[in-house]
This record gives sequence, C-alpha cells and structure tokens, in this order.
Amino acid sequence: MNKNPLLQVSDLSVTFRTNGDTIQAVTGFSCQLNNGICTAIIGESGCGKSVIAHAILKILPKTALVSGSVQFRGMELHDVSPDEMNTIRGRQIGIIFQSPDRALNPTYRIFRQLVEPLRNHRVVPEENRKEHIITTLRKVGFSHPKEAALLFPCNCSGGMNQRAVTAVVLSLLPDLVIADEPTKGLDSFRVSDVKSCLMEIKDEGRTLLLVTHDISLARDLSEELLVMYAGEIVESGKTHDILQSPIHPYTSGLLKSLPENGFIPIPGSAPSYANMPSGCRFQDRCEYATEKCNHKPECIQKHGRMVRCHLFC
Ligand SMILES: Nc1ncnc2c1ncn2[C@@H]1O[C@H](COP(=O)(O)OP(=O)(O)OP(=O)(O)O)[C@@H](O)[C@H]1O
Ligand code: NI
Repeated sequence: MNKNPLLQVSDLSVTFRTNGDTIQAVTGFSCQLNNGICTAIIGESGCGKSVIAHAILKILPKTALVSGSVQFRGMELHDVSPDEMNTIRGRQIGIIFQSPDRALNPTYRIFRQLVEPLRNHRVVPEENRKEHIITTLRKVGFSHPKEAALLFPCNCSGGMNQRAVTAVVLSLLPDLVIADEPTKGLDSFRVSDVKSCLMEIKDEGRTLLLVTHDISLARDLSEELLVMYAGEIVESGKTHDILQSPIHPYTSGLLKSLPENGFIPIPGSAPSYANMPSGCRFQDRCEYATEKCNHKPECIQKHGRMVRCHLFC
C-alpha cells in the first residue's frame, strides 16, 4: 500500500432520500489512487459508478447523504469549503464528462474556451498563456493549433471538440482527471478519439480515474480495476490479472457477456436498492450460490487482489 496516495477514499457510502424512500446507492467504497496510475471502475448501469465520481467531486445533489472519507493529497475534501472546492475542481481535479459538445460554450472560439479557465485559475502567467494554449492544443492532436484556436465548436467535428475539451482539462495541469463514461453512446471512430485523448492524459503522467461500462476501454487504459455490483466493490486488483483470471462470479459473468467471449449475458438483473438482500448482493444471479450466501461475505485480500465472495472465504 502506498503511504502517500494522491486520492484515498475510505468507507464511502451515499444514500439518497427521495419521496420518503431511502436508496443506498454506494456502500462502504474504498480505493486508493496512486500518482500516474489509471484506475477504472466498471460495472453494469446503476451500480453506483457515477455517484462515486460525483461524491469525490462533491457535486451530488442535496438529497444525498454522504459518509466516509475522501482525502486528496492528505486533505479531507469533506472539510473543504465550497469556494476551496471550486478551486480544486478543474485546477487540481480535472473532469471529463460524457458529451464534449455540451461541455463547450457554443459562442466561444476554442481559444477562449481555454483562456478563461486559465485566467480564473491563474495557472500560467498572462504573457505565457497563448503559447501554453497552442502547446496544449498540439499535444491533444491538433496539427494546426493556431488555426484550430480560432474555430467555434460548430466549425469542429465531434472528434475535434473532444480534443478541445481534453485540452481545456489538460491546460490547467490537474493532478487527477476523472472521466465519467467518456465513450457512452459514441460510434467507434469517436471512441478512438476519446481513447487517444485519455492516452495523452496518461502520457503526461497524470492520474486518471476512468468510470465506464466499457470493459475494453478499461482494459486498454487502466492498470488498476474496481468491479462494482449493486453499490459495492466485488473485486479489485491489477486490471490485467482480473481480466485474465476473474475470481468473482459477477466479474466472470461480465467478461462472458463481451462479444469476443460469446455474448452470454448474466441472467436476471441487479437487485433494487429499495430491496437489497442482506447477504451477498449477487446471490440471485449466481450459479454457485449456496446457503452461505445469505450471510454477507467478507472481503478477502490476497496478492494485491480483493474479492467479496463466500467461494473464497
Ligand atoms: N440524484 C439521485 N437521486 C436518487 N437516486 C439516485 C440519484 N443519482 C443516482 N441515483 C441512484 O443511484 C444508483 C447508482 O447510480 P449511478 O448513476 O451511480 O449508476 P452508474 O453505475 O453510473 O450507471 P450508468 O452506467 O448507467 O451511468 C442508481 O440506482 C440511481 O438511480
Ligand atoms: Ni454513470
């Protein structure tokens, strides 16, 4: 375990209160993000991936009750004021949301999209801003950055806008970048644009938290993997190890459902948050479930791998 992780999340739980109902969307989530490493969170829709990303960034709605700890460079983010958090967001923790077109202001040229955050966060001295912007645009793949800086988003292709958004994030020199479903709903050309932008972030030595349902994206980009099911981590470890030899039956099921592995879906669906089983949350869909699974499985840690399953207790 690294003693000085960039981000340390410990026992994070998030509960929503809506119309008298209580939904515990995330239960006891812990992870450590180390400098320069890409960690991916994967899992089916609704398992709590975005809620975790939003809890780290403190952008959850007021109906969310958050417990546990999120430490960034040793600083507890729960204790940070909204003003300080606004400074940390963008400047120290960059965010890449789905749909870059919505992240850009349609009335600003690319240059202005970059220069305003740079000015607000005072990242580079004024006299160096222009050069910094041109260098960043070149880094993310614009071969004619000076010309690109003069374009409006509507003059750009989807791929160019993706690169512009990445340039905005990178220009602020963040330590950590969180990308939430950056490829959702995109065709294969756009997916490869996103992938090369994320690769650039990695090549810059920045730490990346990739939230995705796209296992091949996680495989190609991440070193560490967290597999979530119904609000909990069920397996974590090195991406390569997990994808080569999954331990948890849910992880095996996810991999079997990939087209290259036969497209065999996991039967059934995840339990509803309002009606969560008290034991293993995957038991109703698990071919190995036994009596034991009515009790909550402990997390087993071995050789840098963690798994939450009675089969391995
Ligand atoms: N503002 C909210 N109020 C109530 N429930 C919410 C809220 N936001 C999220 N949830 C619930 O929390 C659970 C986890 O949602 P989350 O968006 O984190 O899933 P996800 O894993 O990111 O899914 P996807 O892959 O579809 O993006 C879901 O059941 C969702 O309905
Ligand atoms: Ni999501």
